Amino acid sequence: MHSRGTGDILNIILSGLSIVAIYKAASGPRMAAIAGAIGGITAAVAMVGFKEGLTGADVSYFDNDGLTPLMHAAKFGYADVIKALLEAGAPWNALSPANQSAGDFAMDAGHQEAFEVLLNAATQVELILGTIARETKNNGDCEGAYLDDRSSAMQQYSGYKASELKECVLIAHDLYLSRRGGALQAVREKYKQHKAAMMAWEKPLMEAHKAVCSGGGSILNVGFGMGLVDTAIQQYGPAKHTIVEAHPEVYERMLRTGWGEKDNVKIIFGRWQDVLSQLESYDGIFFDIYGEYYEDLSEFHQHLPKLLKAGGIYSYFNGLCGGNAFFHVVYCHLVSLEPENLGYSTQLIPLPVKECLAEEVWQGVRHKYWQLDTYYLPVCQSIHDSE
Ligand SMILES: C[S@@+](CC[C@H](N)C(=O)[O-])C[C@H]1O[C@@H](n2cnc3c(N)ncnc32)[C@H](O)[C@@H]1O
Repeated sequence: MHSRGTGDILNIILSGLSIVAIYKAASGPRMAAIAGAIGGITAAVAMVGFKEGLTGADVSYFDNDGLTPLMHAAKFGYADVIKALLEAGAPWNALSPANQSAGDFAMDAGHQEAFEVLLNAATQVELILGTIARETKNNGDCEGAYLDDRSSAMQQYSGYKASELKECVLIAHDLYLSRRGGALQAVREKYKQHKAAMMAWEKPLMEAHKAVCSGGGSILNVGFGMGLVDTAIQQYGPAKHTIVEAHPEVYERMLRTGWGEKDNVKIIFGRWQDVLSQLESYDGIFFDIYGEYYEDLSEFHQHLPKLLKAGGIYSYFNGLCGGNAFFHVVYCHLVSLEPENLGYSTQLIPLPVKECLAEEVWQGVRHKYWQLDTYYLPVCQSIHDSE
């Protein structure tokens, strides 16, 4: 099995100044908001206030330009002030009118320390929210209170654009329900919309995940969808190709289009969580069950040590929070923490997607879920294999 060594791309992306360079490559020319050096005076006043221990200030105050003290501090790279504001409860994920968070401002201006403080704070908050979500789910209330808790927790932290975050959660949750058999028409519509968009721009991305086949052997794909990644996997002629799919209509389409008759293909119909006992261990694994929700990934990652053979390669659809560059970085970081704790390193291979993302791609699609110019394809391997 070949590997790229421990100085992997994730480290390049998530530490050192290169985060700024890569982010810039990802986000392209930014809107005029950055030109707001004018905001410096407001920022300076806020900074002095904080440094002098001003009490009673509203840390989530939005000024006339729609910027918070945290955003101003991030723009100027005042890492200590950022820490103080965060400790005082300033929301890390508030958005400016141009949809930039404090982290975006820090990245744009190349303030590494400020960026890292924000990244760490955001990761902590999201880890806590993830734990709350899992606890609620484990307590059996996964259809009502879970969603309410999650979105109110998000609102508490974000204040702004909470409706968008809630929509993100709703879409994922509806799909979750549909997987569990409560197939609502609305859910199907959303899935259709997602499929339409996927055809237009995700195809080359999906196909690129065939990287999981590079070691040969037996391959597992969770989530057939349009069959893009499975078609690409078949081109490698794997010894064994197992596909787990939960949606009855998708399963029926698989059978109709001959997937059940391929010699090296084994289809397992059901939710991956319910069919774990039928799974073996594999040389390559790809996971994509509509990845807008990191708890799904997180849950799957717990099973990697059993499912992935020594020397195996694992990848997943890395689509979390693709509507905002800093949020995406936060989630790239968050998602890779769990495999890391289990002994896997993750490299993120940058793939340009700008060319595929013309405006017409989004026509008729309610939720423009990807706004970045680069997609980061994750390649996870055991740390022992990559040394
Ligand atoms: C976004 S699509 C996958 C797209 C696919 N990677 C491709 O190349 O076309 C997600 C698929 O995962 C399936 N799915 C959702 N939840 C699942 C679960 N818990 N277990 C197995 N499959 C699931 C959905 O029915 C859907 O077919």
